[in-house]
This record gives sequence, structure tokens and C-alpha cells, in this order.
Amino acid sequence: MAVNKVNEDLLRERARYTFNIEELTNFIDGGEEGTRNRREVEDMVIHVKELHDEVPEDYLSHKERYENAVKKGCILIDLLKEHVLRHSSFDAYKPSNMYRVLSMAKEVSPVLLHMGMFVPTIFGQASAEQQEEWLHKALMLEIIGTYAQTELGHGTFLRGLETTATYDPSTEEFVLHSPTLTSYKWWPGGLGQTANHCIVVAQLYSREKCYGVHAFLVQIRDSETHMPLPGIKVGDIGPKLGFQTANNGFLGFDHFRIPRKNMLMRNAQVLKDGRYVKSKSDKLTYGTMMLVRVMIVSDAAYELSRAATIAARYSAVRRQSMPRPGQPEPQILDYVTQQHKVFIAIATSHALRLTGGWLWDAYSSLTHDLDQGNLDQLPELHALACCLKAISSRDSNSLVEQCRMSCGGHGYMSSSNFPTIYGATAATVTYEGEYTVMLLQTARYLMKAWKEALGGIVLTPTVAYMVTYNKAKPAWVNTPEAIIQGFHAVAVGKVKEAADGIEYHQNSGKDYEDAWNAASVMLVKASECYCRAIICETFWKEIQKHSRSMSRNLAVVLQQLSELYLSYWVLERSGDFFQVRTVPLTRTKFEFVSFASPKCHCQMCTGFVAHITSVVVLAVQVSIQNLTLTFCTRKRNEFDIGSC
Ligand SMILES: CCCCCCCCCCCC(=O)SCCNC(=O)CCNC(=O)[C@H](O)C(C)(C)COP(=O)(O)OP(=O)(O)OC[C@H]1O[C@@H](n2cnc3c(N)ncnc32)[C@H](O)[C@@H]1OP(=O)(O)O
Ligand SMILES: Cc1cc2nc3c(=O)[nH]c(=O)nc-3n(C[C@H](O)[C@H](O)[C@H](O)COP(=O)(O)OP(=O)(O)OC[C@H]3O[C@@H](n4cnc5c(N)ncnc54)[C@H](O)[C@@H]3O)c2cc1C
Repeated sequence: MAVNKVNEDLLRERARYTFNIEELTNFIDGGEEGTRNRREVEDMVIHVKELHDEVPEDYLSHKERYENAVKKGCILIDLLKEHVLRHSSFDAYKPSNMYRVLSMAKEVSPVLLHMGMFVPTIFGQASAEQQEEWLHKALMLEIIGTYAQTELGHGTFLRGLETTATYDPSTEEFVLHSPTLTSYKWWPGGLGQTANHCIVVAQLYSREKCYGVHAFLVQIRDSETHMPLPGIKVGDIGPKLGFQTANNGFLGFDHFRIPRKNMLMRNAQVLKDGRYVKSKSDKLTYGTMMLVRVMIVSDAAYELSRAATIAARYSAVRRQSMPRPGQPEPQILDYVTQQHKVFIAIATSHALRLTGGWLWDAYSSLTHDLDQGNLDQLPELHALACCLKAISSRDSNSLVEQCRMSCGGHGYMSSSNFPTIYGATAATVTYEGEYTVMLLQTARYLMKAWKEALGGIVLTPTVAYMVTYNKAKPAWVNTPEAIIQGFHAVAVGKVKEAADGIEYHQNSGKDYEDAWNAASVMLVKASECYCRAIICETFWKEIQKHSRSMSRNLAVVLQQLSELYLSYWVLERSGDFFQVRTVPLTRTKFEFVSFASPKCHCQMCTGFVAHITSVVVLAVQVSIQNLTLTFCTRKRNEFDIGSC
């Protein structure tokens, strides 16, 4: 029987690496312990025959695919339970670990939401007594839950959710009801056939007063028969772009009663007599979403690293065309256009992984503060989680598509795994906060920061440069630090432009809401630039920090990746950089020259002006482009894809 021989081109590429692969692996895993832990879990899973499909899942019926995914989910969970009991630690159950394990089965698991949102919500929003009652059952999957917040009529606008939870003091119960078709819960993963419990987010009413959206833990199916309980309508919402086995469902309540103690009461409470006790911040109800947004940044990096590995390997083994008659067909990796497609995907997966780790640390310190009753960091972390979730998921999804395209027809095969990875990353751009909506949330924060900066008020770390941006060095030197400063200047320029846009529309008679809407394209742009500056700066600083404790060869390659990332985005945003110029002689500040005529900020003019700008900067682009392409070519000889 033919033994699977590794392709010679791939072997040769791998033999050319210039750094210690194990050292890079440890760096990616967050240390040797992380690598050991990951390999132990992978070894536990990889040899399980039932996890490998004889028949490609695309040839199965929807029912067979779902049953196949449930079977694999059960196998993986049992393996994890063994791991937890063997190590007597719930570490393996950390949502990020759990998510990694569940993603080892090609299909999205119907219990993804159980571990990804149901369990974290009990951790984050249940009182100590409630955790006592439900947490172990949830961790051991004696109950299987989901997170039911989005409705047919509302996903973004949470204050508009229509499901009601009305307190009845005579029976000390809440009555859950879906008053309209649009109030039906729509989308929750696992709801179709899998979950028997869920976190329901509903408008809380007590003593005829509405207190806004709150979270409730609700049993929806019988624990023995798994049939929907009386007063519950539930089912599958049908086929989607991807995520076919996530078992997304719908849920409607017909005056369904739950005990008072099923309202999650860590933050706000309803007492037996119906009195409402307010939480420190009504935004704490949104806590699980912030956690998942933070996790999505690392997940975006992980999914992109899978796609970049497939594309890099394919680029090493695929030979195509004959630039020189009579010569062997070259590896497509030798085409600079191929490098330009694939190398940025590799660099971005590292940039997002390190930024995701930085954000996780910020989130962990916030949760510690919240436990002490200190909410000071909440606004900035919300703004960061929103824009980083939006940009990381969008970058990951578009670069996954770029990796697919770099593999020609074979990238279009299901067996390439690109369709599955694309479907998963496309979902993250929408779920847990839709792209534009998240960036507009960050824009709210930036507009407040800009006002404080103008008043010289010291700002929180990620916007502090807004106060000092005018002290930036006038000379433009082509170093990573100067490029990062340039990204800061671009961000400040876009924030200023958006703030001026709002002011312009207000001065022309619009109220704030309409002025905000008229300037919203600029507001989104300002958030994108603020976020890009954060990723560039964090990537560069994390590489500098870790380089000090790693071997020189590895440090060199990682430094090259971070320089590539910075150069790539200067090119992509060269128009914005062109608009940022130093003002010679008198003032040293970066002046953001908006090409829009001072009179009009309407999108048509701004769009037209942008066109002019792009024509004007073409020359700039060509010269910078050469820099980067030289960079790629030079790096191709040294650049190492051995790790792929
Ligand atoms: C990889 C593993 C995967 C693990 C597996 C996980 C798989 C996941 C599957 C998908 C699961 C889902 O999609 S679950 C459903 C996800 N749904 C969403 O994300 C809904 C998105 N919408 C929202 O979050 C909200 O509606 C907003 C933030 C857009 C608007 O909320 P709002 O209440 O109307 O607030 P708004 O008026 O805009 O702002 C009022 C003030 O509140 C602040 N504010 C708003 N939200 C927050 C917040 N979360 N934390 C702090 N502060 C907040 C604002 O900054 C503002 O402050 P100031 O400016 O006044 O100072
Ligand atoms: C695969 C998948 C899994 C999901 N799983 C779950 C789950 O388990 N539990 C759950 O509760 N939900 C889940 N969701 C739902 C998801 O959270 C919502 O789809 C998401 O929050 C977006 O809301 P929406 O669908 O109502 O879109 P909308 O908010 O209606 O967005 C539609 C368009 O309107 C625009 N828009 C909306 N508001 C504004 C505004 N204020 N300003 C400017 N533009 C605006 C948006 O930018 C977008 O272009 C899932 C969704 C997907 C795709």
C-alpha cells in the first residue's frame, strides 16, 4: 500500500528554517506548559477513530450531519471530563480551551454555546447560591444550555427586545411571554434540538414598572423526555451560509412560569415582594457579550492561522507556469504576488493572537476591579472589545478568503477546509455584535475622549496620545516607532474629522442624533483607524518585549513579520497617511488635512475627495509598494515557512 510520502518541495522548505520550531511553538502556545497541555489534549482526541469521517459531511443529510456533530461533541466532552478528573482542574473547561477542543471536530458543535456563553454567564451573572446550584451541573453537562438573547426583530438593539418577564409576587414567579412574532428568540446555538436550558434575556417588569433587560435561567425541555415543556415553542431555524451543525433555533414563550430564584441575581435582584434592587451598572447584564468579544479576537487569530498554514503549504508544493521556457515550473511560492497574498495572513495571525492576549489581560484585570466594585475601566474596555472584535473578525474572514483564492481551484474544494473556516469566520463578523454597530460603539467613546483631549484632560491609556499628538516629532523617519506614531496621527485626524463633521451638521441645524447619523461613515472610519493603531502598536511592542527572552534567530523572523504588518497597513492606508503631514517651522503637530471642501461633509463630496486623494497618492503608493515588495522578495529567501 502506498505510504503517504511527504512532498519533496515541502520537505525542502521545512529544512530551510532558520529558527527553533519548538521555541516558536511554545511562543504561540504561551509557553512550554501551554504546548504540553495542548498536545496532551490533542493526543487525547486525534486517535479517536469515531472523530474521523468515512463519508464527507457534505454528502450527509442535515439530520445525519447534526447527529454526527452531537456524537462527536459527546466524545470530546467525555474526553475532557476525563482530563478534568485526571488533573482535578477545570482548566480544560476554560471557554478558549473548550472551544479549541470542540473545533477539532470539523463540524461546529451543537454544544458550542453551552460552553461558550451558557457556562460563562453562570460564572459572571449568577449569585453565589445560584452558582452552587447550577455551575457543576453545567460543567458536567447534566444540563445543556444556550444563550437566548437575539429575537427575530432585534439583535443589535437590546433595549428593544420584546420578550417579557413579569414578576408575580403572589406565587413568587416570573411569567415569561413572547407578545409578538418578532419577539421570538431567533439564532441561539443549540436551541433547535440540543439544549434543555437557556439563559433568556428579557424585559423585566415588577409592580407594573419596566426595569430593562435582565438575564434568567430557564428550563425549556423535559430532562427525561427532552420534549419542550408546556408553554414553550422551539425548533431549528433552517440552513445558513455555514455553521450548519450549530443547531441554531427559535424559541417562543406562552405565559411560561419560572421561580423568582431563576433570575440571575449577582448584579440586580427582585425581592420576594417585588421590590427591585438596582445593580451598580445596568451594563453588567451585557457582561457575557464583552467576554465573548474578547475571546473572539484570539479565535480570529486561530482560524486565520489554520487558513494561512494551508495556503503556505499549498504554495510550497504547487508548481505552475513556465516563466522561463524549458525550465521546470516554479513553486507558486516564488511568485511575489503569491507572497503578497499569504505572508500578510501569517503576520496577521500573529498580530491578532498577541493583541488578543493583551486584551484578555486587560479584561482579566477589569473583572478583578468589578469584583471590588470598581467600574472605572469598563467604558474603555467596552470600546476596545467592540472595535477589536469587529476588526479582528473582519480581517480574519477577508484573509481566509484571500488564502482560499491563493490556492486556486483546490481552495474551492470542501476537502481544503477553507469553506468550513470561511463559514465560521464569516459568522464572527456578525454575531456577538455586528461589525458596524461595534465600531459605532467605539466611536461613542472616541468622541468623548476627543472632547476631553481638547480640554487637556488626561485620558485613558489607549487614547492618551490624543492630548500629546501635537508634540509628535516633525521629522518623518521610516522606523516602526515612527509608523506607529503615524497611525496615531491618522487616528487623531479621523477622530477630529468625525467630531468636526458632527459639529458642522449641528451648526447647520440638525439635532445631535441626525448629526451623528450624517457623520457616521466618518465615525466608523475613526474607529477603524483607532483600532488599527492599537493592533500595530501592540504587535510591535509584544514582539519587542518577547524578543528579549527568545533566541536571536526567532526574534529576527518575528520582527520581520511585525515590520511586514506595519508596512502592509501603511500601504493599505497610504491615502490617510498622505493626509497626515507635518506642519513645518512654527508648529510641530501632525496636521490632518481634510481634502473635503470646508463647506461640505456629505458622503458624496467626501467620497469624491477620497478619489482625488487616492489619485494624488498613487506616486507615494508606488514607491512604498516597491519597499514592501522588495521586502517580500528579500524575505522569501530568508523568510521561513518551515513552521507551516
Ligand atoms: C472564541 C470563543 C467563542 C465561544 C463561542 C461563542 C459563540 C457565539 C455565538 C454568537 C452569540 C451571540 O451572538 S449572542 C448575542 C450577541 N448580541 C450582541 O452583541 C448585541 C449587540 N448590541 C449591544 O451590545 C447593545 O445593544 C449596544 C452596545 C449596541 C447598545 O446598547 P445600549 O444599551 O443601547 O447602549 P447605548 O445606548 O448604545 O450606550 C449607552 C451606554 O452604555 C455603554 N455600553 C453599552 N454596552 C456596554 C457594555 N457591554 N459594557 C459597558 N458599557 C456598555 C455605552 O458605551 C454607552 O456609554 P456612554 O457612551 O453613554 O458613556
Ligand atoms: C452564526 C450566528 C450565530 C448566532 N448565535 C447567537 C446566539 O447563540 N445567541 C444570540 O442571542 N444571538 C445569536 N446570533 C445573533 C447575532 O448576535 C445577531 O445576528 C447580531 O447581534 C446582529 O443583529 P441582527 O441580526 O439583528 O442585525 P441588525 O442589527 O439588524 O443589523 C442589520 C444591519 O443594520 C445595521 N445597523 C443596526 N443597528 C444600527 C445602528 N444603530 N447604526 C447603524 N447601523 C445599524 C447593521 O450595521 C447591519 O448592517 C447569532 C448570529 C449568527 C450569524
